[in-house]
Amino acid sequence: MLDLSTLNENQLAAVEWNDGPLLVLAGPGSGKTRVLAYRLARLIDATQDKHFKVLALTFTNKAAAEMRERVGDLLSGSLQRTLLTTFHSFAADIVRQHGQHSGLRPDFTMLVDDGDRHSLLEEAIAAVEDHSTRSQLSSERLLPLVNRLTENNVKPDEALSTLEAGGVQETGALASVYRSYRRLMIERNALDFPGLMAEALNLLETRPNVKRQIQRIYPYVCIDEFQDTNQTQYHILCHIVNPATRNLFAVADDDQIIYQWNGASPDRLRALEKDFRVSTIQLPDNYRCPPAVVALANKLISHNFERSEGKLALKAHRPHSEDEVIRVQRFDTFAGETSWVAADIASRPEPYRSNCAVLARTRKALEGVIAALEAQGLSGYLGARKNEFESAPLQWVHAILRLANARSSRECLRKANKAFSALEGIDLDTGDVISAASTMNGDYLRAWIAAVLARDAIAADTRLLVDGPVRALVDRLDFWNFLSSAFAWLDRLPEAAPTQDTIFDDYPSEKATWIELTQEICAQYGRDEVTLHLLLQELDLRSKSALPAAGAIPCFTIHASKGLEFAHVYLVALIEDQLPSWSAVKKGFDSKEMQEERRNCFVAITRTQETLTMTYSNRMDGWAKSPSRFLTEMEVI
Ligand SMILES: Nc1ncnc2c1ncn2[C@@H]1O[C@H](COP(=O)(O)OP(=O)(O)OP(=O)(O)O)[C@@H](O)[C@H]1O
Repeated sequence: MLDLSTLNENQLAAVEWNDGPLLVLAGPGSGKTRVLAYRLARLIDATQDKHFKVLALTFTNKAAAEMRERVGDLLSGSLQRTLLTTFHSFAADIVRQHGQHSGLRPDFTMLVDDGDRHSLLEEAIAAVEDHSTRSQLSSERLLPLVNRLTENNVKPDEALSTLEAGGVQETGALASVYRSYRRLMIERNALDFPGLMAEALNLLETRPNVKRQIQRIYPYVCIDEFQDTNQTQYHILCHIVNPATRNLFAVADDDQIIYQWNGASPDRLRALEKDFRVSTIQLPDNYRCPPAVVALANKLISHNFERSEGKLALKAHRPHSEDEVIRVQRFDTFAGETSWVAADIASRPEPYRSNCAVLARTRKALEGVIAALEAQGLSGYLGARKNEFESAPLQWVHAILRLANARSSRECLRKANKAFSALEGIDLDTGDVISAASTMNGDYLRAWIAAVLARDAIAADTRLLVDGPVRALVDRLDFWNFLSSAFAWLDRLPEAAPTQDTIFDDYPSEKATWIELTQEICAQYGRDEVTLHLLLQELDLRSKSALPAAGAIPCFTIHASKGLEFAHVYLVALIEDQLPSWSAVKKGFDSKEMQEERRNCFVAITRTQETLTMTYSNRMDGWAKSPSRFLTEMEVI
């Protein structure tokens, strides 16, 4: 029996919600994530005699993994009846299963590397006929536009009219580049992240059976952080929720929309109200922050005018403390500011140090903090996304698996050869391997094995690996055996070649990340269900950042800190042009951008559980700077 006694009255009402659309609208630290976990567990507990599954979508793998753990802890066996996954994984499943209707094969790859996206876009630009127009276009300039069109659900054949309506110049050429780019992705059997969403939506729109099947399997749909959905994702939601029952349970905070540049918008909450006629439950009680921080947060956010009507102010639930909760410090230079922050952290005993985090609007400011922490003998951990493995050992493992999955991918073969050359010192010519593959049914991996084994100089240990586990990968897709043998070989490799320089430096940490990610994927799907396609696609959707080293101080951009909480928060570089950003300052006090910057500041300060330290300086990078307007709005200066 599920214990609901720790929930407050509003939380309980949300958890006990049965049928029909509901919006749980609440501020930070009010238990939204908690409510969602309880609601999933309760729904499953109350329908033990039923077989349907509940679908819960999140925006990050971390949030999905945490939610799985919480729901599993609340009700054992509940995960068998829940699909708790990210929006991107869910879309990838749809495309993998039904993409053949749009010309995509199930082994499609993800364009995770920005370099690959730029090359494809350059190809699309090269197809523009008029030379003088073509010379004005660059992938650097056009990629943001392509993203925006895709995220806003603009179909390739609607691009011209959309661009014309937006008053954009060179509309004909831009629309043709957009159409070519979307077509090239399908031809190459490769999708970028916005393209993945767009293709999933396209299948839901054009194949009624696909959406009916999803609606039948998942009669209840829940979504975390609804405010982050872009237009394309919102349309996906509209299709997967059964229109007869409208069982959509959305958890959101309009004051935490900080992905406007990614297509999120306050309009989405208004659309939800209009399209689903949702009931709303608010959770005003804040359990995370000290009352002094709650007071600052309420003051700050009251300056935004584009908020949900009737949104309740945060109500502090934690007791007042006699200790100093809020500190605000001014410095002459940014270097002085970061040195002080680092020294302050270094002077603290445990457990303070293990429970603090430094936040900033930009990664560059955090790099300054990390250097200052190192000068104090501490280390800092930069929480930021990493799309690809970077060490030769992991690049080789990844490239061989990708080649096993897509046997005629020139790009995977090229990457495998490059990494193998770094590891073994043997250069294989990509063109020669491709020519040899023509007598092997075009199987580049089979030809690669033959090319390696034909070399006399190859070490005996490597020969055994290539002739055994790599060959078994080609013949039987035995990738688990390949992985364990490849890692055992890589572990021995530095001993066999002690003179090798830096190529193994990052191997231990990248191997640990690989193991962590594959375990996470197996936990999500069950090891027996993870095919090679699925493993590779899920890896593409996840960040390859190293796990933090023990004792490293977490340094997060505000975007990366969303959903997290820390006992002691240091928010640095609170100056105009940083927070708010330069472009928001340029757009003016009543712009959408300025409101988003205010929400960034709101998200940052509401990560605090015990103390909040805010710092700013008179000069940064040699330029005179003014204190952030948000300090004035919070009435702390
Ligand atoms: N009823 C409650 N009683 C005690 N503590 C609670 C209660 N509800 C939530 N909390 C605590 O408040 C904190 C914030 O909860 P949670 O992370 O679910 O909030 P959230 O609304 O999702 O926050 P954010 O929007 O900032 O991600 C957690 O430490 C949680 O354990």
